[in-house]
Amino acid sequence: MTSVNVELANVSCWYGNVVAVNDVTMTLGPGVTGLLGPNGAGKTTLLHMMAGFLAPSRGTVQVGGQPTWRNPGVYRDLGLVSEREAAHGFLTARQFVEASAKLHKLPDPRAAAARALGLVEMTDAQDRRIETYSKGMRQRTRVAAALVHNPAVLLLDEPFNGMDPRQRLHMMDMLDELGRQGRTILFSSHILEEVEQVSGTVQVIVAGRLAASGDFRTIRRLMTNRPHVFTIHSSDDRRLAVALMAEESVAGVELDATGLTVRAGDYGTFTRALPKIATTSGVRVRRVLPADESLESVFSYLVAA
Ligand SMILES: Nc1ncnc2c1ncn2[C@@H]1O[C@H](COP(=O)(O)OP(=O)(O)OP(=O)(O)O)[C@@H](O)[C@H]1O
Repeated sequence: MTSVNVELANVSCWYGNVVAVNDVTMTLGPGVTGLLGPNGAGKTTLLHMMAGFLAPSRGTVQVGGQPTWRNPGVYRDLGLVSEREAAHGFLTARQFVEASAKLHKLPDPRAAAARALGLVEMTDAQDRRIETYSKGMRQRTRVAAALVHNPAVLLLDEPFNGMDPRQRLHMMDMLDELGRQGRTILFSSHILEEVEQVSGTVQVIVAGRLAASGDFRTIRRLMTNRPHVFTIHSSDDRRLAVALMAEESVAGVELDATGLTVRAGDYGTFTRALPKIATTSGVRVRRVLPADESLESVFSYLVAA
């Protein structure tokens, strides 16, 4: 498959007073890229601009060197799986995907649908009605509809939403395989672990801005090498507090009725040091809870960095 890049140059998009995307520049190439960001970060807006549904307010969005806005020629290279489920339950997967093939005016809709359904491993179930499918099968059917014209670029908005772990794994393998075939695959997610398991490259978007990008390990490092707050329960909180004060990676210790709160300057160093300190001071640690682990707080740290 000929590879096709998606290129965004200084792209902004606003709705009235709301700035949804703010000066984003990125290039996506073949393979799987994860677009990670909290709800409302601007992921859907970005995907819709890439797919040509929405004009950028500023900047350019190009697929294969061509602008996507008002340029139907480019849509041959593009497939979009939107966030919300929309397929008539009374149709079979085959009918649904064939309808998509006809919309694309493909010369042989039947053959194209069969090929796309094969790609997502839905051949066996293709003649059953969609309403009888599991969430994962429905999602794969929608992916088949988006792939029916064999595009080099596939965009998926929160494709793992509502799936159970097994369905998720199946979908992840599938995206991986599609990426290996030379397609440029971009999927959005607000869950760090989803992105970790699938993608080679991660683009982190927060409040409309590109906050970080790189391979997953780089992003993980950025997220863990930041100050962390832990709540610790132990057999002797006071004694542990005293011992922790001497530890270099500890920035602050607070003792109250609910237990011990520790501010650590560095996640890795602290979590490695804690068991040793506890053992040396003869204290048994019962529980260590991250006090500030919401994804939003991690993201806001990344933006501030
Ligand atoms: N049609 C619209 N009119 C006004 N504001 C909008 C519109 N669509 C999106 N927004 C706002 O733009 C910002 C980005 O929204 P967007 O849907 O792109 O984010 P997202 O990262 O996809 O979030 P989610 O995962 O919740 O869909 C949000 O503040 C949202 O409220």
